[in-house]
Amino acid sequence: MPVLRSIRERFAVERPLDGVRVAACLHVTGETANLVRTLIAGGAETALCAANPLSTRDDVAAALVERHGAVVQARRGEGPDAYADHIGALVKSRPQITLDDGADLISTLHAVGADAGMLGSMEETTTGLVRLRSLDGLACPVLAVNDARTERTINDRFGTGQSAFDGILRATNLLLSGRTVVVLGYGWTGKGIALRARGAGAEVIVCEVDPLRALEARMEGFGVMPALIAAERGDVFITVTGGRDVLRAEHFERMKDGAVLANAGHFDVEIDLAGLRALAVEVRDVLPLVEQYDLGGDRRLNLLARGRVVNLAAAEGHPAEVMDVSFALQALCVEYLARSEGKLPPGVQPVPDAIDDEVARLKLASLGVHIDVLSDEQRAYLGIWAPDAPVEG
Ligand SMILES: NC(=O)c1ccc[n+]([C@@H]2O[C@H](COP(=O)([O-])OP(=O)(O)OC[C@H]3O[C@@H](n4cnc5c(N)ncnc54)[C@H](O)[C@@H]3O)[C@@H](O)[C@H]2O)c1
Repeated sequence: MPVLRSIRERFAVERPLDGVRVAACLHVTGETANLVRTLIAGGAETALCAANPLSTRDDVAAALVERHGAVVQARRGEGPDAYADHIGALVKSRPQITLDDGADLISTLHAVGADAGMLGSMEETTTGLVRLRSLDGLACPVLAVNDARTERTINDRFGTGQSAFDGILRATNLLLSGRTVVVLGYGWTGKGIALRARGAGAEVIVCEVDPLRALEARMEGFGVMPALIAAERGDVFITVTGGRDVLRAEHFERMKDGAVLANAGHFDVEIDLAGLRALAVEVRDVLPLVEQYDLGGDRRLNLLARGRVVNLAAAEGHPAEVMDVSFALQALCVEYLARSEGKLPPGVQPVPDAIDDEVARLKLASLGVHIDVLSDEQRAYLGIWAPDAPVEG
């Protein structure tokens, strides 16, 4: 994770987080450990609990405590009571800055009025931001890291674009070339999936409800049509809308024998599982992550990972390089909140462009890629304000 490492090296010298209490409710994995080490290098007192008990790596948790001095409240497979206790322990540590994956920590702080006086918080999921935007009277700023440009580009488009196929191919060992892949939802994530499918030699069909996104897909050269028509043509269907029942009985009834159904959206509601079960005369496991629904009349549909998010349920989620960029963004956001001295307004707000730009610059440097810079004349011509640029009379 070279981008995060470069930030850690700077933090160790500048110590921008000296004495700041930071609490994080994230996946307790090796990648998160690198983020925690970076915050500690910057001088933060850091406590961590697990946003998902199934992703917790106990060896990583132990190493963070023993070698790096973090407080870690997490155990793989812990139940809801232990989770509540662990969140409670982080709340008691009176954090000044929090990081969340699903908004549980900041929501609990808000419920007891402890968000007042905090320097701020950060949320890395769409679902968490939906929760926070509907909270009344949030008393501290919350940076929407989920919506940052670097996150959308690297995590959603390139990370999920690749890892969704990693899950599909591990589960099925299909040859994509020559097949028809139907992508339902052409948002940040769907765009990456469509791009990768085309790169693998598949014919790609996009189904959308947003006219501009549908137009964008058409102008990219993808087939665009209603899901009812695509249902008859597709070999592989991938839902990635954030909505529910995107594929349902009327679609299953039209699909070809052998069609594969996968979901890359957050929740396992995008494929109507109850509707699929109701149509089936028999359901059998044909591979460890493939359930075959026999609809009778020589038609069988193959559901991957029980409709759960396929890149996590059938593969290992994003590559570490993707998390490197995501956590670099979060480390710089913690620094921004620490340096803000509590002067930011409360409520959900975007990550400043300067942070996105800095993360992109560091990632380019880690790749050994150099780019041009505007001359003073070009900058003045374009009217971009910069502190050091000469002001034209
Ligand atoms: N698997 C992962 O690693 C991963 C990563 C990022 C996001 N996600 C999840 O993927 C989902 C989509 O995220 P996004 O950031 O791309 O969202 P987005 O809002 O950018 O895009 C979703 C698109 O789906 C379209 N849509 C909604 N309902 C539809 C329907 N019934 N039929 C066809 N199109 C429909 C919307 O018009 C929109 O263009 C969310 O659940 C998100 O949490 C998963």
